[in-house]
Amino acid sequence: MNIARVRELIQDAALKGAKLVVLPEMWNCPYSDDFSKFSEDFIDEKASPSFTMLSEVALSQGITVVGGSIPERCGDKLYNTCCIFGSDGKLIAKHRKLHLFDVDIPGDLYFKESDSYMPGDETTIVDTDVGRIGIGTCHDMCFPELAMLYGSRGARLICYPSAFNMSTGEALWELLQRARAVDNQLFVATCSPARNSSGSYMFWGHSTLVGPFGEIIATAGSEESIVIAEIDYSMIHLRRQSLPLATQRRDDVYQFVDLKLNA
Ligand SMILES: NC(=O)CCC(=O)C(=O)O
Repeated sequence: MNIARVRELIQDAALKGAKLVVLPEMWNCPYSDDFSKFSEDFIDEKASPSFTMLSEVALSQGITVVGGSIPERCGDKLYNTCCIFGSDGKLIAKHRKLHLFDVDIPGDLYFKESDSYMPGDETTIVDTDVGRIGIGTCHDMCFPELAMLYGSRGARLICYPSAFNMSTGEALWELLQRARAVDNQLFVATCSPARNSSGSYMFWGHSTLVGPFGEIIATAGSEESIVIAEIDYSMIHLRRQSLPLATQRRDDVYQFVDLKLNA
């Protein structure tokens, strides 16, 4: 059901002119602790309806697809995995979520993604028809090191398929995107599932595109929608010229120790 609907939405976005489409985290299943029921083994095409649909629609529409994330089954392990397809329908890369979302806010939200998933152990940067893109999945956005690494390797856009919630969404969602964009003077695009009224994990929504000065270029509300926006990469050059953070950086004085904030 979701798969057919998502295919339609991607086709619709392409018809409206999109050259790159980004989907939300875990779009083919509920965000609960029963991910394995919806998992796909990408090696077996017949057992991978979500994976196959993404590849087909990227090819038929001639667009790049950052395919949100789906539960990937690999042997007896599960990963929260984002597949990126080129306009030829071929898989360019897959990003296994690095930082799993384990949260315990007493009386509010408890969720332990690490009960279901293994973390990935590779960063993901891809060259596409629409430029060099760094990939992170949702909670990966909380870690500035990852975004900084992508920026230093020439990414001009970071895409974070996500599924923030009502507890952290209001305080952190927009702030994190704008911070990652400003820190690295590049574009950040996020995509979230629309707000759901059932289920214990309620989505925040508000898919957004942020520019290299932290400006919100386009954003959705909490309801289902397609956000179409243009990315003008020349803005990166302009911002970096006006405010040359890269040359002002003082790597000679920063020294990191193994900081355990919660020790
Ligand atoms: N699915 C997630 O990774 C949610 C991340 C989140 O809400 C956060 O605050 O971080």
